[in-house]
Amino acid sequence: MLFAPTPAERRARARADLRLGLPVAVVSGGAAAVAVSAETLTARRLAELRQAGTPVLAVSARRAATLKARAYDGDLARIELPDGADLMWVRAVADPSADLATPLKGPFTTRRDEGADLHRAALVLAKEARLLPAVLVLPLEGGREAARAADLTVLDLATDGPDPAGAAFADVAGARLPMDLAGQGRVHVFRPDDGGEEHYAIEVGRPDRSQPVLARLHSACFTGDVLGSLKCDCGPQLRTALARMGEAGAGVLLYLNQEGRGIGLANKMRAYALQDQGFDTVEANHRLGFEDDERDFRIGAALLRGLGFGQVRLLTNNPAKVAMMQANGIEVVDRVPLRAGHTAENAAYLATKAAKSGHLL
Ligand SMILES: Nc1nc2c(ncn2[C@@H]2O[C@H](COP(=O)(O)OP(=O)(O)OP(=O)(O)O)[C@@H](O)[C@H]2O)c(=O)[nH]1
Ligand SMILES: [Zn+2]
Repeated sequence: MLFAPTPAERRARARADLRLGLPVAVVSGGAAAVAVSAETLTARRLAELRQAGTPVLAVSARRAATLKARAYDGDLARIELPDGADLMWVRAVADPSADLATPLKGPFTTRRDEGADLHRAALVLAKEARLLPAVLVLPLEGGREAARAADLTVLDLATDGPDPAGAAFADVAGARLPMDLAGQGRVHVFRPDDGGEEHYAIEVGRPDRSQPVLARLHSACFTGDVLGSLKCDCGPQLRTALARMGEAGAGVLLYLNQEGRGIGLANKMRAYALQDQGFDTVEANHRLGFEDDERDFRIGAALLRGLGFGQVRLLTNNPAKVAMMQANGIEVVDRVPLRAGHTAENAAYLATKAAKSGHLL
């Protein structure tokens, strides 16, 4: 049909809908359900869901483990809403950062019958929208037609899943930039074709594409890069990388908008609230329902390729990054350690990353 959105465009719409608190319809064969993010749920939507049937709260297996709820569906659990469960109950189950203020109301009963595919798809979408991985799901009487009549975005699992090849990026704008630490450079803004985040590449000097280039894949850290947080080493790593490239006369720094290892700033602040309660960086992610690292490293490789780089000397302490670049077509001829900004405040954080995430100190 003329003007019909593509699958990637439908997913982008669905992410925006979830962030607004709008229900999204998810269909697969003859099965259909509406999904609403627990985080953006309003009392009105909850009342509508209850009026239309009996929703369940789908959470990731990570969150279920903290809640001591049995995850019969492997990577997720479908929690039944008890009678009288209100907005506060849903929020408290979804968001652990206020656990101390609102003690959890277990025990939880979880569904063990077949059929968690629609729930799983809705949780993936919530993560893509940088929302907490917790979604209210209600079977939709009337299926696709009812969803269209209510003007809901419809995602069909047969056609509208995440693109296995990842997004394609266009270099939409670039300009010269003189920099304090790196000298003359050029900033490029890359825009994906799937409505996701834009990412930036900073070319330092005039790197020779036929030689391995000094490269850094830096993941956005608002608190470290901008505010000078002492909780992590991101800010000093960013500045040290730029300075090294300036000294070398050439380099490429990718500034990837994958804040908080891909969970977004709001969720990272929830993780920080948990860290203030004594949980380490990995435990905090798990309690929120996320994996240790939710970043998509294919993006960095795609941008390097787009800029014409095939071989890099990668500034990193993370062996997983090296492996992901190699797996995605970028040859890492050398890993260049990037040790900067170790302080008393971040010593425990860095030790946890070394012990649990394989980072080299
Ligand atoms: N979720 C979460 N993200 C964090 C935390 N501290 C820093 N980050 C994010 O972690 C990302 C940087 O990842 P790091 O683990 O420091 O390092 P790396 O990129 O894996 O490896 P290097 O190349 O050695 O820097 C940035 O996106 C930060 O915003 C935290 O406690 N929780
Ligand atoms: Zn940081």
